[in-house]
Amino acid sequence: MSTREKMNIGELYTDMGEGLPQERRDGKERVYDYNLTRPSEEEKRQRMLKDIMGSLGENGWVEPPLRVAYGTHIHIGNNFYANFNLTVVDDATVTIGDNVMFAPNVTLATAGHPIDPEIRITGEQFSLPIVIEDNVWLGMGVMVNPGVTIGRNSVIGAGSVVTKSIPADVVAAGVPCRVIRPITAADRETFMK
Ligand SMILES: CC(=O)SCCNC(=O)CCNC(=O)[C@H](O)C(C)(C)COP(=O)(O)OP(=O)(O)OC[C@H]1O[C@@H](n2cnc3c(N)ncnc32)[C@H](O)[C@@H]1OP(=O)(O)O
Repeated sequence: MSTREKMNIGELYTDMGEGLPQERRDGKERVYDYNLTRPSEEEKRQRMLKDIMGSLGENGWVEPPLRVAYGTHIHIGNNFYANFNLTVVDDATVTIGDNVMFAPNVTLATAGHPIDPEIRITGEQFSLPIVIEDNVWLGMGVMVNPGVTIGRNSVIGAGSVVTKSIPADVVAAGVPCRVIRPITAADRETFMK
């Protein structure tokens, strides 16, 4: 099995072969340039973002600064907005749907290191994909662990550490993140009186 295959299924691997160091360096070079753009260079940033991400739909907007491990392993749908300081450790694939919104200081990390110290010091790591489904909003400072899926329409409260997958259509928050309540018609009525 190739390292690239192992990177998406939680098997141990080292990331020093198969062109991975160069891919990481290229990604970081692109992000370095992105983060040096002036606020007024909106169109330039749109073009640069398409080069940074593995794929990006229409109307993607990411406030600098942005940090990525590769960038190329991130796939984003239409109408994506991320506020300042988005960090994505995209060793495994990160898939973000349509109409997703991130507040400042969101971190998505697909990579982990073994708990056992003897295995950990060998430098081997594991990674699992992260999926953020359509219409999700992550509040400020949310951290998403490897292997997590956040279901369609759900809202994750500020400061949450999401260690397990969250279903669709709920508000969830806390450390560790737990479902607080479903999203209901009452949430619409609050603003549609
Ligand atoms: C692009 C951008 O997004 S920029 C804007 C950045 N803004 C943010 O990040 C704001 C994020 N908003 C939140 O975290 C909000 O608290 C929301 C959306 C989760 C609130 O949802 P609501 O359903 O209105 O929750 P409400 O305020 O009624 O609280 C319900 C319960 O959850 C708790 N709760 C709410 N938010 C959190 C949180 N982030 N962490 C832990 N507990 C929380 C409340 O304390 C309350 O508990 P209680 O019933 O024991 O009193």
